[in-house]
Amino acid sequence: MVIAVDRGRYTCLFDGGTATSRQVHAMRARELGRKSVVVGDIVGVVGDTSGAAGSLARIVRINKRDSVLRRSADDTDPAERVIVANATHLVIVCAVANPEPRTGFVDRALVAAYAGNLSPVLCLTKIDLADPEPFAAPYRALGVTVLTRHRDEPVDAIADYLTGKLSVLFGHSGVGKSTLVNALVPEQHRQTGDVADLTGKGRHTSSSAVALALPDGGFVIDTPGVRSLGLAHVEPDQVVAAFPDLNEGAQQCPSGCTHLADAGECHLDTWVREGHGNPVRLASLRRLLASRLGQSTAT
Ligand SMILES: Nc1nc2c(ncn2[C@@H]2O[C@H](COP(=O)(O)OP(=O)(O)OP(=O)(O)O)[C@@H](O)[C@H]2O)c(=O)[nH]1
Ligand SMILES: [Zn+2]
Repeated sequence: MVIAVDRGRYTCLFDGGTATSRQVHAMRARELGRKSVVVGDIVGVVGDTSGAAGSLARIVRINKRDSVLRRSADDTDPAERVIVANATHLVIVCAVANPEPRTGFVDRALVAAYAGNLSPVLCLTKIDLADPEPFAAPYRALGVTVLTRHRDEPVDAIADYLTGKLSVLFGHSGVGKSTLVNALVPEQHRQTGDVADLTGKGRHTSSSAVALALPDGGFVIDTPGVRSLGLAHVEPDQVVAAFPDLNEGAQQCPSGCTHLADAGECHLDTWVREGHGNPVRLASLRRLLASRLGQSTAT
């Protein structure tokens, strides 16, 4: 498994969790063409796989991916980039205050998770500053798992939940993501190859992800520098599908309905007016859909 990518060099974990576990440094073989290799990829490697200092193997094959977390640079840029492969969960990290949590951010991340076949989890941090429940409840009602975090309390519940999974942490700057990573992956467990440590100082500014092994199995993948998830590559239907509370209403729209406020015959207006859906959710859905069309970037 590729656990770190740094300027064309890949750190691959061999025989993870076994006595012969080691990190192998590799480059991409030319025959891979333009296919990108990302953290989480399961790859076939040839050449010097000893992992000895100075050794360099070659990645010759990328296994089929079970999930892909993708982003485009912004909502209207069709060029997409895979950030992480094969992650099972997307942990959307938000502070309950300082900075204020925003539904637009969470809704956008939910779309990216569903579109990429990851299970979303909402992790609300800084719960000493405010009650997480008002923000959490609507998401829990949608079936999203909600975890809460206070930096001065044991991280056990979150660690238990993440053990054995391959989770991507995603959140804005200042929400306490580093604090969480440090609690989940104590220094002595940290083996990240060439990629600089994540403790703050010395962390380089590249936006590449890095997978950190959890003490009891599984990985958390930190995404330093990845602050937004452009959705240009996500089809409108997939955006709507990420709003299960509205999706049923959208089935009754005329075919080709854009579901935007000015769409005229969008059934979602009726759906919400009749009490089947929440107007706040509809507004959020419309912001995302409009943003994809370059009409707004307010999320
Ligand atoms: N009140 C409170 N503050 C916290 C908590 N967790 C983290 N903080 C503070 O929030 C600030 C940001 O924490 P970081 O862990 O650096 O946040 P980050 O999301 O990694 O931010 P970047 O490093 O910019 O990506 C720091 O001053 C932390 O001390 C918490 O549970 N409660
Ligand atoms: Zn519609």
